[in-house]
Amino acid sequence: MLRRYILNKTNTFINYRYASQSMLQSTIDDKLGIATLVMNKPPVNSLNLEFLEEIKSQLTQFKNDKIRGMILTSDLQKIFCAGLDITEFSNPNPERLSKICTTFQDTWLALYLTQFPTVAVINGHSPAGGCLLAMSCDYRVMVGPNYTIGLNETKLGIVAPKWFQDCMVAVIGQRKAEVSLTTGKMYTTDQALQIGLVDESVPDVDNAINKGIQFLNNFQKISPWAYKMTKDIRRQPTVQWLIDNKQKDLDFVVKSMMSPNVQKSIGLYLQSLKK
Ligand SMILES: CCCCCCCCCCCC/C=C/CC(=O)SCCNC(=O)CCNC(=O)[C@H](O)C(C)(C)COP(=O)(O)OP(=O)(O)OC[C@H]1O[C@@H](n2cnc3c(N)ncnc32)[C@H](O)[C@@H]1OP(=O)(O)O
Repeated sequence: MLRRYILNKTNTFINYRYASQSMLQSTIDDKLGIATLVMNKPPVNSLNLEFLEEIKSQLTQFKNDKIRGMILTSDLQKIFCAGLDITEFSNPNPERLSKICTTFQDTWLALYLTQFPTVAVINGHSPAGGCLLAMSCDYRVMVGPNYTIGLNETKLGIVAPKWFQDCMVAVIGQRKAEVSLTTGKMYTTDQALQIGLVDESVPDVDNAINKGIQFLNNFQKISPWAYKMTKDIRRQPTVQWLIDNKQKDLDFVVKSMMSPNVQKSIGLYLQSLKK
């Protein structure tokens, strides 16, 4: 639905390529060199192992396609992405849990370090891992006023890994990130704009896509090499810790997820969602 809208609305996607895996749709406008990656995993685009693998593989494909920019958005009503699939946290199989963790680490690295500029068009709620996806893009346009975004992990009784936290610090700064993270605060669109968690707020998705394309057009006269080098220098401190500590990070997540206290919190949180 959203893909069709993008094609009609911009009227620029004359020569486009379209690929659809079940949970992800991608469109490339060959003229503009802009790809659109649309998440479509009802009901809430929760990130399980298979979905993460699809996202990672599509990002690799875009690298080979040598696109000039990418818009990440959702085809679901009211939800950008609900974060990691919480059902995977409940009584997890340690092997699968490790695989999810590693795949999530790799997907994040791929998204955070893309060689092309990226825009998150946040057209719905975006808690936790959904917020991380958005923060990993170069620019965020959020539809308002009724949606929320933030890293709410403490509300689930879990801890956002260091790289989630560092990513937030890079976007909104140390002090605001510390308060946001410890309180697990979810921000409305207007509040998110006020603290700099998103760059623009617009009333509808049509405007959001247009703003995203406008942002990407800024790079028409920027050397891709200069862009990528600059981004790498800026983002290197955030990624280096994860590159150096992947196993330690994995061990921490698996160990804490398996603890009875965390399992109790996850169980209660899941019950509250069902209600
Ligand atoms: C197992 C892997 C872990 C290891 C990975 C390692 C990676 C690094 C380490 C990570 C450590 C911990 C980090 C975690 C980050 C996360 O992302 S945790 C996920 C946090 N997400 C949330 O808290 C979102 C909770 N959901 C909501 O707030 C709301 O559902 C919503 C605002 C998104 C949507 O609201 P609404 O439109 O009213 O829909 P609902 O009726 O609430 O939901 C519909 C349906 O979806 C189910 N659901 C919602 N969210 C999730 C989710 N994240 N995962 C799985 N399922 C979800 C919800 O229960 C409903 O189900 P039913 O229809 O009742 O069956």
